[in-house]
Parts: sequence; C-alpha cells; structure tokens
Amino acid sequence: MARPPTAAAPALLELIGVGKRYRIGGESIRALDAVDLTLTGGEFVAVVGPSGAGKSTLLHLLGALDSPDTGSIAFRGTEIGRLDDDAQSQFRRRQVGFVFQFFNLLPTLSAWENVAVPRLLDGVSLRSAKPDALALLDSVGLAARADHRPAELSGGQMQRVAIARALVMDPPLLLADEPTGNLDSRTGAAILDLLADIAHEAGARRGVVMVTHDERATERTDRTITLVDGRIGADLRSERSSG
Ligand SMILES: Nc1ncnc2c1ncn2[C@@H]1O[C@H](COP(=O)(O)OP(=O)(O)OP(=O)(O)O)[C@@H](O)[C@H]1O
Repeated sequence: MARPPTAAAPALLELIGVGKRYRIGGESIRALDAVDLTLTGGEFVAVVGPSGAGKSTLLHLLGALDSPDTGSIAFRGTEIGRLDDDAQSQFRRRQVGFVFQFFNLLPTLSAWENVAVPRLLDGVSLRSAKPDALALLDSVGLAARADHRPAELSGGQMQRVAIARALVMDPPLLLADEPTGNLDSRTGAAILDLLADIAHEAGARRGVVMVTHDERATERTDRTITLVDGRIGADLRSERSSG
C-alpha cells in the first residue's frame, strides 16, 4: 500500500474565505464562516464537531451540492463555487463519489447493477458496465455477493456496494457522510479501513473526506478537522501521515 502523502502533495481542493448562510423566513443562520482549507489527494480526512457546527454544509460545498455565499472553492485550480446547475451536476458526476449513512442502494437491483448505475447515465449499457462493476465489487471484498439484492446483504456489505458504486466513475474525490453511522463498531472499523485504503492506494490521485460522529474514526484518518460554529477549530494530522 502506498504511504500517505506529505503536506507538500498538490492541492485537490482549496477553500478561501468560504461562508454559507441559510435563510428561513426572515432569519439568517450562519452555517460556515470564513473557512480556509486545503485538501490534498492521498489523504483520508475526518470532519468532526458538534451538531450544527457546519459539517454537512461543508461536505455539500466540497461536492458542489450547494454553492457558497462568499469565498472561493477551487478544485485542482478551477473555481467550482460559482458553477451553474448543469456544470455543478457535471462536476459531481465526473469528479465526486458520494457515500451515505443509509447506503442509498436501489432495492430492486443486484449489487453489481447498483455499482454500474452511474455508468448508465453515460449511455453505457448494463452489460458493458458489468466487468468494471464486478472488479470493483471484488476490490471491496464482495465478489461472492455480486448477484444479491440489497435486502440480502448485511449493513457492512451494503456499504461496501455503495463504496464500489461511488468509485465506478473513478472520481478524484470521495465524500462520505456518516458512513459508519448505521453499522456496529467492528463493521464500521472495517469500512474505515477500506476508506483509508481507497485514499492511500490512489496516491495523490484521490482524496477521501468523511463527516463523522464516530470518535474512533479519527484513529484511522490522516487528518481530523474540527468545526465549531462554522469555523475550523482544529486541524490535526495524525503521526502516521506526518512524513
Ligand atoms: N437547508 C437548511 N436550511 C436552513 N438551515 C440549515 C439548513 N441546513 C443546515 N442548516 C443550519 O446550518 C447550521 C449547520 O448545519 P449542518 O447540517 O451543516 O451541521 P452539522 O455539523 O452537519 O450538524 P449534524 O452533526 O447535526 O448533522 C445549523 O444551524 C443548521 O440548523
């Protein structure tokens, strides 16, 4: 397995002065406030902090699910904070894989079909996407379950399918929102190990950013960013990744 990168690895995402407010009725809620942050490929990053601190908001901005009100977000040097809706969805399809707490698999499709689904939007047939889907399922340890539907899989297996699906477009950025939140601790630990491998194996080509409430998760990440009231309260690299 490749070593985690040093801090000198090239930037995948660079946020400068990023702010985000939500308006409900006459009220304005500040979710993020002047966030400066550089994320590099090859890192497995945890975003932690109390409820309401802005973690999901940050993840949504990194994945172009939403736009900042202020500041800039550059992805490999190109501004993504001001894209129109079409360009945002293109960015998400090409550059980002998403993993969710509740897996979000399609219940009527088999494991390999779920993995192949993002390719269908490119006009690729299920049959021609199958070899890649099977190879990805194999890489997450699920070759033997390729024909099973989600209801026939355990939670950990469903999350492995969801991770394989998130990788099928070979995105440089993998974003995970509470990926262990619905798993027991042993299964969750195995999923964290898998996410760490995914960040490290691709070298500087891919970064993995995870929002988590799982305190043990930070034992396995290279870097832990703590948000407090919409600001970065701490940004710590683990000893593993320091050189
Ligand atoms: N769509 C929205 N409309 C209005 N306010 C929102 C919206 N989404 C988030 N907020 C508010 O923005 C702030 C940050 O929310 P966010 O969901 O980013 O926090 P979080 O750290 O992910 O919290 P949790 O750990 O509870 O998921 C909170 O005060 C929240 O109530």
